[in-house]
Amino acid sequence: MSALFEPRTLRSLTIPNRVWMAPMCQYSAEPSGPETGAANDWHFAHYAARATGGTGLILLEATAVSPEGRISPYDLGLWNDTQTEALRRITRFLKGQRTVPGIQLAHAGRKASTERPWKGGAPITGGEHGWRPVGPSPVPFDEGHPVPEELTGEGIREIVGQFAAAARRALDAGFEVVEVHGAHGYLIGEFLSPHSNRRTDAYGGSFDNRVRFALEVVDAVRAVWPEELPVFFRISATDWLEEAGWTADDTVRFAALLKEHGVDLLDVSSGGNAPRVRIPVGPGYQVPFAARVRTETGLPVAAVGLITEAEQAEKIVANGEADAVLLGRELLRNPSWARHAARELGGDAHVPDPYHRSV
Ligand SMILES: Cc1cc2nc3c(=O)[nH]c(=O)nc-3n(C[C@H](O)[C@H](O)[C@H](O)COP(=O)(O)O)c2cc1C
Repeated sequence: MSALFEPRTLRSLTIPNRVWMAPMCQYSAEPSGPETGAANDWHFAHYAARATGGTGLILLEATAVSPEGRISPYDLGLWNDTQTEALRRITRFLKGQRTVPGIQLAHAGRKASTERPWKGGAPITGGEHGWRPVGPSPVPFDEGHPVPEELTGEGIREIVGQFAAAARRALDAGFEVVEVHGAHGYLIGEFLSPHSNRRTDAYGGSFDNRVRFALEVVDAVRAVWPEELPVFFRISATDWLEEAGWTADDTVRFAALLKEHGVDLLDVSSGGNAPRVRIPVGPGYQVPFAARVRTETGLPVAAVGLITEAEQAEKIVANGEADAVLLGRELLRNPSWARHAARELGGDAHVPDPYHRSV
């Protein structure tokens, strides 16, 4: 019996297996005009393929809560009715395959307004599609990046409201899981880390002050999200900095707070808040961070990062290191990874498997 293909229930939602798709930006929406930030045929085909591949839960890519919160002008957004309607088509299809539709809500903070990765990913500082990013402090991400505008208290409250509004729209569009993007050096992660948060008001300085914005977002999202459906939070477990960064100890302490605030699962990633840091990348290199949170806080976790093999994924779940695995690039390579793994492990991928046709 495969642990990877056991269903997992969070609140009242049952997810058919533990092979989940990590949020991955497609940078494929219109950058301007009436369809700005709206999912299109590309997004439909992309997510539909991973659903027919037997993936238990699909977390749609970082979806911006405001135009200024987009990483690139080509990101998905969820601040208007056109965007809400466009997503409905995807959630309907996913549910038809018994794949749970989830969405990651994000604000890119000081890392907003950049070129798409395959165009170099450089900051766009002006012109038709560029804008000035905001952040907790006027500290640029890296050389060549603009100095972000320091958010005022009013600006912070406005963004908290935008997260709540986007969560309401996500529910309306048919999503059953919402994930708050607190990782990778985007706005929420910028507030968490002393590396990027140099504020001296109630949102900076002490640990309690630096987590305040994240908890306000979580509270606002939880308040509009139904009791019976789960809320996830994605964290960078560490900045991978020697000093003055967010650490794995901070993550464990914060996870306990997130649990009290109604978060149902921590999605444990790492890095992204400081450029050019050395990260010991290798198979499953972030799994120990997830396992530690699960052991020390009892909060369910998902592990992510170079999980590519069926046996490897099976062990992570069977050993209790994580409640589920999130696959990123491997699902870009092979949309039917879950179906193939089910066959290998003797599990049920809950979708038809035409590959089994005899020839
Ligand atoms: C093309 C691409 C886009 C990504 N976009 C996002 C994103 O929108 N939100 C996020 O939290 N992580 C994003 N990530 C990180 C992935 O979710 C994942 O954590 C990372 O790729 C490591 O997992 P993997 O080794 O299975 O690919 C992205 C990664 C890739 C490759």
